[in-house]
Amino acid sequence: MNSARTKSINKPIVSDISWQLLQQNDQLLPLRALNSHKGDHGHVQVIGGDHGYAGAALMASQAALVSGAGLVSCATRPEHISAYISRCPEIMVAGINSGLELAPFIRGDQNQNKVLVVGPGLGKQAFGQLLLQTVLQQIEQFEASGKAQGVILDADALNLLAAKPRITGSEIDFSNHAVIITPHPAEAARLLNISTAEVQADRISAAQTLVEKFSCTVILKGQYSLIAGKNSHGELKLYRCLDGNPGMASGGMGDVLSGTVGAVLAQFTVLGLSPLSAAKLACCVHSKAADYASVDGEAGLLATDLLPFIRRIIQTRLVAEESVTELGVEQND
Ligand SMILES: NC(=O)C1=CN([C@@H]2O[C@H](COP(=O)(O)OP(=O)(O)OC[C@H]3O[C@@H](n4cnc5c(N)ncnc54)[C@H](O)[C@@H]3O)[C@@H](O)[C@H]2O)[C@@H](O)CC1
Ligand SMILES: Nc1ncnc2c1ncn2[C@@H]1O[C@H](COP(=O)(O)OP(=O)(O)O)[C@@H](O)[C@H]1O
Repeated sequence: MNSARTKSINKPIVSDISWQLLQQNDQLLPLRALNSHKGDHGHVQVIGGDHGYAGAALMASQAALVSGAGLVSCATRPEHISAYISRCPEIMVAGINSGLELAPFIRGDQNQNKVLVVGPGLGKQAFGQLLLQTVLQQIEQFEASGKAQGVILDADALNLLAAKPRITGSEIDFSNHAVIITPHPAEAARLLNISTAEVQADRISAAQTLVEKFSCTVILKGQYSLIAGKNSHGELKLYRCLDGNPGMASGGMGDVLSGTVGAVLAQFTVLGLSPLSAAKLACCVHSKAADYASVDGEAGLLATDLLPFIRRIIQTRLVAEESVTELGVEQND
């Protein structure tokens, strides 16, 4: 009797969630105050895009914009600036080649509610290493001055962290910050020093271990992405996102997710909502947008195809299936 009881207490409860459920529970982005201005909706700063991976940081920046961030800036290789601006002039692009050049970019105006999205296309070379090191040092400085920094760590930021856990020379401690990591199974495996097969064999335990190891919120990507993290009472919570489809197995999908997570975290922080809630909403919106974007077929779905759908479904206003049909998404024939 007792052991059965203990077992049931220890077994993690995973709650199934979906965009539709969040919408029904009024957990999408709230409508804006009529007198709101861009400073009320957060500033997302994307850091990445080494040679060969320019698109990753661009897609993350575009996703942050359509997900409602008040301002989006991007620090990337100087060679990418004109391409970024011609594709999306709303992004404030800074050309940087080193950690030294990055430092003033992320320091900037401390009064803005900033979230850093670090990793899309960052690469694993010296460029990426120095940029990540600068970001982590900034987090340490913020902590010393009693401030919390919002950060999304994705892609190569995670690979670098796995390879060099003491990249700043001291232990990484995210417990006083709002950090969300977004590993795919191979990145999770590197962070946990196990194989990708082991992660996939017990995704719940992998997500849980990542939460404990890095004191952060985790989105473990893949079919039925898992969202894991501590709620405001310090209790571990696990959610499984039921949205999404195999069309999402194409390059750049994770980069779009990281931008959406950054924008939602920035806006939720202003509202006093937790990183865990931000991760849930961003993950479901991203996957549901992919479902809408793939009604004509999964193969050939592009990461940027999600952008207009993310924008349409992220806010509280009820977007009933019929109104999406009116927008020409669903076809009856
Ligand atoms: N257009 C661009 O600029 C793009 C840049 N990208 C960047 O490329 C860099 C390298 O990222 P990658 O993710 O390609 O490299 P990784 O080496 O981290 O991961 C690729 C491998 O991970 C494994 N994997 C991924 N998802 C899996 C799943 N759900 N189940 C099991 N195994 C899985 C697969 O073996 C896959 O070949 C990152 O900085 C990323 O941001 C990519 O996002 C692709 C698009
Ligand atoms: N079969 C699938 N079903 C549902 N979602 C998927 C599937 N395959 C990939 N995804 C989603 O697509 C995204 C892929 O991210 P990632 O692997 O980081 O891609 P990239 O590195 O190319 O940007 C994640 O959000 C993941 O959950």
